[in-house]
Amino acid sequence: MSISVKICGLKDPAQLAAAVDAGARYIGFNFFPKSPRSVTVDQAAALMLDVPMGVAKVALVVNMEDAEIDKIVNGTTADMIQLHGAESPERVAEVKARFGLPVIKAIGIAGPEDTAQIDLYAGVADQLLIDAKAPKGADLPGGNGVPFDWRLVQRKYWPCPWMLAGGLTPDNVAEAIRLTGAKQVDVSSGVETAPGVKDPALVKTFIANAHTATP
Ligand SMILES: O=C(O)c1ccccc1N[C@@H]1O[C@H](COP(=O)(O)O)[C@@H](O)[C@H]1O
Repeated sequence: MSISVKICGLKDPAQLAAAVDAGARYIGFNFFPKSPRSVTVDQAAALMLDVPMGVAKVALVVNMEDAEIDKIVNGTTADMIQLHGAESPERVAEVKARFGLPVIKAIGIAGPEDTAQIDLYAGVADQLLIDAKAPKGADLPGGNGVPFDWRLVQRKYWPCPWMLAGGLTPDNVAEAIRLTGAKQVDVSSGVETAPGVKDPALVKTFIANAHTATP
């Protein structure tokens, strides 16, 4: 079975087409206003029209209140919600129940002490996104292009699907998959030429390298 790839933070139709044509399984739309990859509800709704069936449209939000999530869920055709802030397991369960969409919970890892967090969410989220913890002082809680020590999640089992993220690039994705056993990977800045500007060639190479990697 080939590795599933999520390309996150797409902002224009050409970037989106490049990701879809190259075989992305998930497309992430970023609703964190401070991010250089952020889109409005209307922009995301228009972009989502170009996403074919079988490719999941993921709405990325950070510590967002229900009223704002409601605007995204009702104003777009998002299939999944990615919680990328400090949402508690209880909040994950609440978002799932309230909006009726599967939830991906991002968990930041810097050292061995952080891996216990993964178990806390594994029973409540539909999927986990295991990412590098944001560096101290970073403006963004994700999308910083920083990897973590992949050995911390090497060959681990959790009772729900998970994606590996954080500093992945076309050059390191195969090694990350081989080392961790990840069946799904997620990338944002590693396929960009500048913050928020996806490069179709890098997107294509990233996906091709992930698809041919062996977990
Ligand atoms: O990409 C962003 O701007 C972002 C902002 C706020 C929360 C999460 C964000 N991105 C997520 O982080 C992963 C890893 O990013 P990177 O590959 O290290 O740049 C990305 O795929 C998004 O899911």
